[in-house]
Amino acid sequence: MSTVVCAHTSTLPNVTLPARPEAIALPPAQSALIVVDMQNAYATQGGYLDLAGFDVSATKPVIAKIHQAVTAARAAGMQIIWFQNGWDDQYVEAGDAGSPNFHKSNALKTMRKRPELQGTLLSKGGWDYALVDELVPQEGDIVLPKPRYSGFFNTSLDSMLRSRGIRHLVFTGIATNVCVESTLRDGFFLEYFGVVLEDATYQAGPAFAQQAAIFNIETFFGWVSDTDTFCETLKS
Ligand SMILES: C/C(=C/NC(N)=O)C(=O)O
Repeated sequence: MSTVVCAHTSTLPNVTLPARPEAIALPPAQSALIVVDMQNAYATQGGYLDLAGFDVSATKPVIAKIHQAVTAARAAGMQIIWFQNGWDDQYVEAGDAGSPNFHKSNALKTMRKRPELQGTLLSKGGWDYALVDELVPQEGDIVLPKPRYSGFFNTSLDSMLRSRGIRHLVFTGIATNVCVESTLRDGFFLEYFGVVLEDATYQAGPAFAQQAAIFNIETFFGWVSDTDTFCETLKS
């Protein structure tokens, strides 16, 4: 089995993560663990996705896997970055009818359908916007709000990464087929090496959405591994 060795890592200690379609170099000092949108909105019953009709009943094991990955990454000295998706409580940042986001965001659509929810979904400062109780950022972590699906759009992610010399991104979070895949794809175009920990992600929609996102990442945009392999690799 071949390994992808990146030109900029060839002089660094050799940390290689077993992955599909092949192993990939993962030097901890040049890598970040990205936790995408582990908010009540996406992972807790009564949150936005649940209210919009998506099944979030199987997210508890994903939360546990993310906790495990974060703990291992932190011990290895890897930068942890937490995203929170959402907008101001007046939804100015969400865009008005001139924005596709206004028309496609299921959170905004759900609130238009159910006016009693107005102001609650993905609104900064509210329960729905907050990270789940089990996942708590620590000192040294970076917490970034983001207003659209991609974590690179209208955020300081790229400059935060470049100023730290980070070129390798390990992705966890929800939803695999929306914000995880969008951010990993944008990273690909910006020359970042993206790996997703499959069992530390969950889809919005049917199981085939997860399978399709993983297929796209493995085949076209990056690499796929799992949490135990990631933790074992960092430990060794
Ligand atoms: C459907 C959806 C996904 N968000 C995400 N964090 O992947 C949304 O925000 O509406």
